[in-house]
Amino acid sequence: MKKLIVATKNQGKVNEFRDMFSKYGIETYSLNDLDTPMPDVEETGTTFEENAQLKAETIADFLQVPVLADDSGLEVDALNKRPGVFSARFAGEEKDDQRNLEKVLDELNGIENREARFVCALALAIPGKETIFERGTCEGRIATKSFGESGFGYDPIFIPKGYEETFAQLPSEEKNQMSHRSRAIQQMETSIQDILT
Ligand SMILES: O=c1[nH]c(=O)c2ncn([C@@H]3O[C@H](COP(=O)(O)OP(=O)(O)OP(=O)(O)O)[C@@H](O)[C@H]3O)c2[nH]1
Ligand SMILES: [Mg+2]
Repeated sequence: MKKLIVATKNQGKVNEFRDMFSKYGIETYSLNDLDTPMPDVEETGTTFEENAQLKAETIADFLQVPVLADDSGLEVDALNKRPGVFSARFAGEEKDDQRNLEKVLDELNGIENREARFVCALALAIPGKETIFERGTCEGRIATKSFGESGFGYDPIFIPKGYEETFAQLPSEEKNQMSHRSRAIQQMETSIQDILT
């Protein structure tokens, strides 16, 4: 089986990458699976693409193999697209999913416009070549409270367009058919297959 390293420590993302790439005959390895300590990457970018590039290129330079990275987050229209690139650390540096989603619910308290979207930027860094970028989005709205147990991050408060349940209430296969991440991966598939053959 072909192998691909994804430069992430987020196990929620890893589970989704693993499911989606297995359909393409690709085995996924994350930073959590590697024995050698990897360089720490500070997410200093102002866009999802910049942060994905930093993560992918740092690890690809270090390992000298192709590396994929994902920088993603939630944009809430009534909050001027916040939390955006700060989604993981919205309520503090400790990256607490529960506190992050409570902060979004608090800030939206009493606000009618609950439109939001998930964004996923993927960067594929290939040593000696230009990095390749793809982006996927998923439109939806923020629920009035938390519903459901599956998924990760803001899934319990995000209702995708055309649905009445949150991502955390839907089976993971259903989320993976329409999510920002799956859309970005579909766009990236040919580039990944090219470098892995
Ligand atoms: O409900 C969610 N469903 C998703 O599908 C999803 N995708 C991203 N997010 C949120 O956005 C942050 C990304 O930040 P992020 O890209 O910096 O990742 P991270 O710091 O968690 O891991 P790493 O990949 O950087 O190692 C994450 O922590 C999550 O809070 C999601 N929430
Ligand atoms: Mg991060």
